[in-house]
Parts: sequence; C-alpha cells; structure tokens
Amino acid sequence: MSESRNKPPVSVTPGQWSFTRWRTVGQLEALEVYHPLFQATVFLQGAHLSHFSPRDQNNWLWLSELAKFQPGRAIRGGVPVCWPWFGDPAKNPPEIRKRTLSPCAHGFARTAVWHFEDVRESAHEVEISLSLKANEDFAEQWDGHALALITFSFSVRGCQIALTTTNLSRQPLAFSQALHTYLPTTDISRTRLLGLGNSQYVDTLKNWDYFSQEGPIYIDGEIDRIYESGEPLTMVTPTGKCKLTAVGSDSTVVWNPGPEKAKRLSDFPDNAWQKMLCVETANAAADYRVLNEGQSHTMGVFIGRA
Ligand SMILES: O=P(O)(O)OC[C@H]1O[C@@H](O)[C@H](O)[C@@H](O)[C@@H]1O
Repeated sequence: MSESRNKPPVSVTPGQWSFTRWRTVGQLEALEVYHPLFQATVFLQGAHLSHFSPRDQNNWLWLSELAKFQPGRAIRGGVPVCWPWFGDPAKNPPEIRKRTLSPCAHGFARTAVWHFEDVRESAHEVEISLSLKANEDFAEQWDGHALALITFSFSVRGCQIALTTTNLSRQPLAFSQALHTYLPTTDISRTRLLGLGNSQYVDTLKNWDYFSQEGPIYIDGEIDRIYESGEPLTMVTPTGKCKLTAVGSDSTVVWNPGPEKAKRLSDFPDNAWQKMLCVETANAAADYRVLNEGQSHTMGVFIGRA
C-alpha cells in the first residue's frame, strides 16, 4: 500500500484522537487505527474494512496483493459491504428486482463514499461509525430511500461490525445484503468450515437448486452457496480457528472462486483461491428483509478467534 499521511476531511481536527488517524492509501481515504492492543484500517469508500489484527499478529482478513485502491473500484479482500442488494440483481426476489436499476452485482454501497460519523476511543476499544444515505444521488441505480449506518468496534478480542438499515421512504423497502468477509488460510485443501451441518443451501453453481449440508464444508474447487442459517461458525485452518458470530442474519454465503474463476476475477492472483474463503454474513435469497416506513434492521458479525 502506498501512503501519504494525515489528510483529514475539513470536519475533523487533526490530532483529536489518540489511536486513529487519516491516511491516504492509493487514491482512497482511510481511517487507520493503531491502538496499543490492535490495528485496523477502514476506507470511507465502501465503508470497507481491509485490516484487523491484534498488535503483532497478521491480518485476520484476507486482502489481495493485487487489490487496487481507486475511486469507484471495489477493493478485493477485507470486508466489502454488499447493500442494498446482494449478488446479481436479476437473481433477487421481485420486490428487490423492481427497485434495482443497475445490473451491477452486490449493490452500490461498496463503491460509494460513505460519510464519516464518529470515532470513539478507550483504553480497550475503538469504534468507528460511517453512514450512507441512499437518496436521489443514487436514483440511476436504485429506486429507494434508505440510510445505512455501520459501526466497527475493535478490541483485542476481535472485531464487531454492525450494519443498520433504516427505511426513509413511505413505501415498504425490500433489500438484501452481506458483509462479504474474506478470511485467510494457509491451505484451502486443509481448511474446513463448521456450523452449517444440517442446514439447507441454494447451490448457485447447480441451477440454484436446494441441497442439504451434512457435516463440515471442505473446499476442493469453486463453491458458491447461500446457506439458510445464521448459526455461529468456525473456520479451521492449518494455523488456527476463526469464529464468526452473526446477528440479524439467517443466511450465510460461502464462496471460493476455485482455479478457473480465479483467472477471470479482477485484482485476484490466479492461485489465491488456495489462500482464502469468503464466509458472508447475509440477508440473502429467501432471507431478504422488508422494512416499513421508519423501521430499522441491524445485521452484524463478530469476528473472533477460538
Ligand atoms: O467479483 P465480485 O463482484 O466481488 O463478487 C465475488 C463473488 O461474491 C460472492 O458473494 C458471490 O456469491 C459470487 O458469485 C461472486 O463471484
């Protein structure tokens, strides 16, 4: 990552915080947390978390070595925020499809510049909040009016992400979403995901048909499934265990591009599919949500270690 330090937006007084500072990475503005106990980096574009780790540990998130930090381009790795629709709009339920005016996958929030709200610091925790008002500025992409508020809470125990959607329109609002978490592994063939045994899933690679999961998930190539479960998960790799605990979510997307799709993906090394797995806390497929005027829904995940 190239950098030039300390270019705060005008609303923020430099030096106001003890552990957090503005930083430019590539062409994007980010908040970098450098706490005695942990480190994190959050981009204003996409409200995108690219790094979290306790001090002196490697990044708990997978971040592509080919990731680009450019306006309008999604960062490959970390935790992209897919909102207000998940995946291909054409594969979403009719109530969501009728609002999406762009064919772009995963919604517009991951490439929009979010508004800085707040940083709160203590001896044990740092919280960062950002918001995105999806109003007439996004009228070419979406027929809706909603507010997304995201809060990242970092501590030595792990990282909590909470994404709250509020319907600002008079009409009921249907939306789908995901916190598209990229997790690292040293060897995908010796990695397994626990916690989805006995749940049903839609296999998007098999005609979107339904199947039942038995036991742990092993990955030996491309996988792209939407599980009907929001149960706690553990990813076991040769070097450790990562635990994901979701709230407000009854669906989980498990995705790895495998060797062939990896070659077609943007900003993704050909062999990187062997070093990552996406485990996405979601409201996707049948788990999409509908909010009446003024109603809110919070979906979130705690990423910890076992
Ligand atoms: O390349 P993108 O738009 O970041 O999407 C990556 C993947 O994201 C996953 O969530 C989808 O299930 C996959 O189908 C998709 O390929």
